[in-house]
Amino acid sequence: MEKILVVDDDLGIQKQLKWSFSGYEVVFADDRTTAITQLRRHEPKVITLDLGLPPDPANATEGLAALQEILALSPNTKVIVVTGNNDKVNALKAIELGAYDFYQKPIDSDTIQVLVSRAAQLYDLEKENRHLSAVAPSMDRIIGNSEQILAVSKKAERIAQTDISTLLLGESGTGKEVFARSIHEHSLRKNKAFVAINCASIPENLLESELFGYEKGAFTGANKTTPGKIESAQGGTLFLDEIGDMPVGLQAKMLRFLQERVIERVGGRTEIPVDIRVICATHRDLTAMVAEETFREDLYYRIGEINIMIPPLRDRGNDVILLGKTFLNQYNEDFKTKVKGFSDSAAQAMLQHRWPGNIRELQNKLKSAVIMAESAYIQPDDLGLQVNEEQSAMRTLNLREVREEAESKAIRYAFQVAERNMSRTAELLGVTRPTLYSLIDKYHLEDIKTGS
Ligand SMILES: Nc1ncnc2c1ncn2[C@@H]1O[C@H](COP(=O)(O)OP(=O)(O)OP(=O)(O)O)[C@@H](O)[C@H]1O
Repeated sequence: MEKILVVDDDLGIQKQLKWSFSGYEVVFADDRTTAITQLRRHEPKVITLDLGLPPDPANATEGLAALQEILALSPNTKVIVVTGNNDKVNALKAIELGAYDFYQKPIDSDTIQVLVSRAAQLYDLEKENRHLSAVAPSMDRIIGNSEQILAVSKKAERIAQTDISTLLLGESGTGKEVFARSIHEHSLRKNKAFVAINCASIPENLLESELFGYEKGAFTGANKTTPGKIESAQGGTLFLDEIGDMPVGLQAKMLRFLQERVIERVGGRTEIPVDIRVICATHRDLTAMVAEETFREDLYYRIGEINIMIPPLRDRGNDVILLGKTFLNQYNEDFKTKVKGFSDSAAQAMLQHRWPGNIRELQNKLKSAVIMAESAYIQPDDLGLQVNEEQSAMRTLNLREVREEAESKAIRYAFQVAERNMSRTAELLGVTRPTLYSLIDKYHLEDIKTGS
């Protein structure tokens, strides 16, 4: 249950507020020192603070001092100050000091309930935003905090500063283009163009002129000289998506461009020097294609001086929930809907699903779920998914393994829901913090241990 701290020395008001906030766990403090102790112990989202506190209940000095101390310790807490009737001056002073809102006595239960629930919602929203922007702060487009995604982000970040030609591998929809853009944005070429071309979506006979450009009169319909995508990426980055679909005939011309860093337009005779970083991507198995001779071996080595394997979504643990929440917020805005989140069983189903279409599939399922959802929380049905209670048990050998797997999963899930707050994770799981820490050790949950 969410906690609220009521700081007031009037027992009558304490009772009234406890009754008003029946949906919350209400903790009390009757002076500044106790307020700070309670704040440290319970970390409430919202505090109601009477400005008239002992030893000087007739003035607001002690209350304002308490407000400052609270905000210095916990700047994100929403503090609603409660002032005497007509004490607007101190109410405004409190707002200036950072209070979320003020409320004048006598207290009306309905109004203060609305104030508190709005403050709690705002707290949650702000927390989510902070969390999202804290995740992978360097490769900021890439949402995810699983060990797997952090490892590839780190690799991508390291190579971003170099001009090494990079091959991004991974299933469809895993975010290869997102990675390519991130690498560009973290490179010295970031102020120049990022030009993407999908080799699979352009008919073979057009791909050459699309890439290399053409001279006037090179073929019927070539009415004026037109530079290609390569030239338009001059100084910047060229992203060749689905490079595995490049026709063999064109591969030789690509190789020359990559080796000599010059191009010739179709129908042209002049060599045009180009200074470009090249990033390629494919979901195909290029080594197998090399063996079958449908992809040139020399080109394979030229485009992949370094290979980065983007992991499929099913191997990214709780990232699916994190990504899901991000897209949910975005779709709520796009479709003017008010879906609040995922039911426990929907989250469970998302963690179990194999996601063959990866993040693109997640986006599609969520889009329709947001539109179709009948309750505030998305259910497995809305996503077209089912929870398989036996799934984890079936995959394991014995009871001990089942228990360990279930416990590790529950810990990771609670950690995600608790937004990486250990006290809250322990609270959600109904164990003490020391027990939680020993479980984390026992199951080697290194990512949680390091807070990533
Ligand atoms: N880590 C991520 N964080 C946020 N959004 C992501 C992430 N990865 C992918 N996306 C989003 O998922 C969708 C698919 O990503 P993208 O097009 O980069 O995949 P891809 O691997 O290049 O797919 P394909 O191989 O089919 O071209 C895009 O809308 C992208 O914005």
